[in-house]
Amino acid sequence: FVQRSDLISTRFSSTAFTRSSLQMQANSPPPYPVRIAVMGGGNFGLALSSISARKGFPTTILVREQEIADSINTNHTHPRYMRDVKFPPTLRATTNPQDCLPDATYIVHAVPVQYSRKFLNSVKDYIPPGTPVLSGSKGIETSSLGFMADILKETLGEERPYAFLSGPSFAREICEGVATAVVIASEDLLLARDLATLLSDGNFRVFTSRDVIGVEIGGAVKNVIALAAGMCEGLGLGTNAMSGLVTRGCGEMRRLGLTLGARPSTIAGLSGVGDTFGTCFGPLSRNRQFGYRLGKGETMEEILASSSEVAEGVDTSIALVNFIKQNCKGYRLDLKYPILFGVADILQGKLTPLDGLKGIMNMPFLMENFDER
Ligand SMILES: NC(=O)C1=CN([C@@H]2O[C@H](COP(=O)(O)OP(=O)(O)OC[C@H]3O[C@@H](n4cnc5c(N)ncnc54)[C@H](O)[C@@H]3O)[C@@H](O)[C@H]2O)C=CC1
Ligand SMILES: O=C(CO)COP(=O)(O)O
Repeated sequence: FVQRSDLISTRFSSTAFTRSSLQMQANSPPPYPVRIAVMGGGNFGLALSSISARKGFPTTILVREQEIADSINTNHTHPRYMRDVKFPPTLRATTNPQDCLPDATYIVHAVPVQYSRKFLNSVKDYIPPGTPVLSGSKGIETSSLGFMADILKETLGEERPYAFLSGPSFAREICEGVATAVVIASEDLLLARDLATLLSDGNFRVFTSRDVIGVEIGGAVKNVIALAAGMCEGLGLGTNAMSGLVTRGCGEMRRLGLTLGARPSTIAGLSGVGDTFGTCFGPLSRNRQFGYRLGKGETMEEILASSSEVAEGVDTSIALVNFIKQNCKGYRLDLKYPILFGVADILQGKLTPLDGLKGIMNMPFLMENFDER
């Protein structure tokens, strides 16, 4: 049995290493045995497990109900999510963490952010030290104001290698094999590259990055902008309003990102502006749909009561405003982040979507470029 780390050091220490050899390696299967375990049996866990199962890696998804595990194992369908999608027959499902976590080469995490800490504490004893974890969840925990990187380190340990996948990647399109491009960020670039090699195929392209905070900020903020975009649509506003809103929303993402040390190219990239476009303009977004219903006049309670899927932006919006107040210095932060603060006020019932729009249109006049003095 060859260890992943041994192979990595041999592969990447070679002085004869060239771009074309990297290209060759990027398309070959990894030269060590791989087993993937996916935690989180929602839409995105299903999508990520489909990618690795269709590449031929033994993949097991950990779900919470036996009925769901049975349906995936026997019919290759999920009884509630994407019911018309047939998952690869090689994808296995289990409700028992002991069946899939201890011997996994890589573990993928796709549990919604607000449930992640409790879930991770319940399975941490099954996860050996050193097993890398790739997270696909996007948002900020309301109780701690932490991103997934913080939650993972606090529950599964600081020393473990972590990576973060983000970008415009609707679960349904991934399952249908429609072309998708994402980024995987990790402080350990070799891990990001290994995961990119592992998951990429003709329809799923993974770019790599070291900018974990940049990728996580994009994933959290874009869902809040999508709520605003949905409201804009629900209020019956036009293309001018939508384009202005999304552009200014990306400006707020950039301002926050730069304050926290993110790279501008990450904010402009797949996990930032790219995912914002996908979520604000794509018909599949739950966050956009949630905002649309608010814009049409439904209440939070009505929408939550009739939703079976998670719109991460709702909790993240409140967390984000508290996070900004805690981490950003300055006077009148609400004027620096009017869309992010406005959405949080609407979700908390302090403003209607129409009031929020009026508030933004009547703001004091500002320069467009906040990095210009
Ligand atoms: N669905 C998508 O297209 C994409 C989702 N994501 C992210 O992936 C993460 C997971 O989202 P989805 O799979 O879409 O969610 P989902 O709404 O499809 O499924 C919810 C999941 O949460 C689990 N869950 C509910 N209550 C729980 C609890 N108390 N404890 C533990 N688990 C619980 C359910 O079993 C299910 O696995 C989110 O952070 C989302 O932003 C990222 C990219 C695309
Ligand atoms: O993150 C996503 C696509 O990249 C999914 O967005 P929604 O959670 O709004 O559906």
